[in-house]
Amino acid sequence: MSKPAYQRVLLKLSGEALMGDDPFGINRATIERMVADVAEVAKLGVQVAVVIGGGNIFRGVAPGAQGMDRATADYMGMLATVMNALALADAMRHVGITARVMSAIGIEQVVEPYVRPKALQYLEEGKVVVFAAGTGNPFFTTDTAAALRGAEISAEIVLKATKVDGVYSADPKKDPHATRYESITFDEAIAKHLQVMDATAFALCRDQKLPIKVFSIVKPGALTRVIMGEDEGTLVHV
Ligand SMILES: Nc1ncnc2c1ncn2[C@@H]1O[C@H](COP(=O)(O)OP(=O)(O)OP(=O)(O)O)[C@@H](O)[C@H]1O
Ligand SMILES: O=c1ccn([C@@H]2O[C@H](COP(=O)(O)O)[C@@H](O)[C@H]2O)c(=O)[nH]1
Repeated sequence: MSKPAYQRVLLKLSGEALMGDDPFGINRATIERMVADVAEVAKLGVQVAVVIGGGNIFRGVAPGAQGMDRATADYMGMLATVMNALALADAMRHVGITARVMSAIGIEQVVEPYVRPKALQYLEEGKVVVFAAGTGNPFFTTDTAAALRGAEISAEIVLKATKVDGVYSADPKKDPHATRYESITFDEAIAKHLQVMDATAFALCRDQKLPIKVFSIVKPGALTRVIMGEDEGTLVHV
C-alpha cells in the first residue's frame, strides 16, 4: 500500500456539518462517522490536530446574537466550540483514539489550556489534539484558528472538511451554475471574495506558505483519499 502524502495535518471540521440533517446541535451518527474517518487516517500513522467550528451551536454573527455586544457573542461562539471539542474527543475515546482537548480560553476545570510544546508532544505521541475555543479572541473564526494552529504546529497542510466538495466560483448552495476549482491560488480566492473560508485565514496561510485542501466531510472516504494524495476537493496554494 502507498504511503500517506502527509505526516502532520491540521484538520478543520465544520461545526455546522456536525448537525447532520438536524436543525442544530450534534447529530450522533454524523459525529461517529467523522470520528471513524479520523481514526482511519490516525491508523496510517498521520499526526492529526483538529480545530472544530461552532456553527451548529452559536455564531457571533448569527441572528440570535443580534443586539448583543459583538465580543460577548463571539465569546459565546468560542465556548460553543469547546462543547463540540468535548463531544468529539469523547466520540474518539469510544473508538480507541486517545484525544486531548486544548482550549485557547482558560477553562482549566474542563479542559487543559493550549500550550504549544505540549500540543507538539501529544502529536508526537500519536494522540489526536483537538484545539478548542478558536484563537481565543473575538472577531475571528475557527477557520483562522485552523490557519494559526496549523502554522504553529508546522502542519504540512490545512484540511478544511466541510459540507461542500471544494471551492466553487460562487456559493454552490446559492448558485446552481457555480463551477468547482481543482486548484486556486490564495490571491485569486481572496480577490474573488470566495466565502468558503474567511480572508484572514486565506491570508495567514498564504503568508506562511501553508496549503489548504477544501473537501467534503460528507463524502465517504474523502479524508483518506486527501491524506493519500489522491484527487479530491480543491487545493488552495501560493
Ligand atoms: N465559493 C464557495 N465555494 C464553496 N463553498 C462556498 C463558497 N462560498 C460560500 N460557500 C459556503 O461556505 C460554506 C463553508 O461551510 P462551513 O460549514 O465549513 O463553514 P464554517 O463557517 O467554517 O462552518 P463552522 O463555522 O460551522 O465550522 C459552505 O457551506 C458553502 O455553502
Ligand atoms: O477565534 C475565534 C473563533 C470563533 N469565534 C466565535 O465563535 C463562532 C463559531 O466559530 P465558527 O468559525 O463560526 O464556527 C464564530 O462565529 C465567532 O463568533 C471567535 O470569536 N474567535
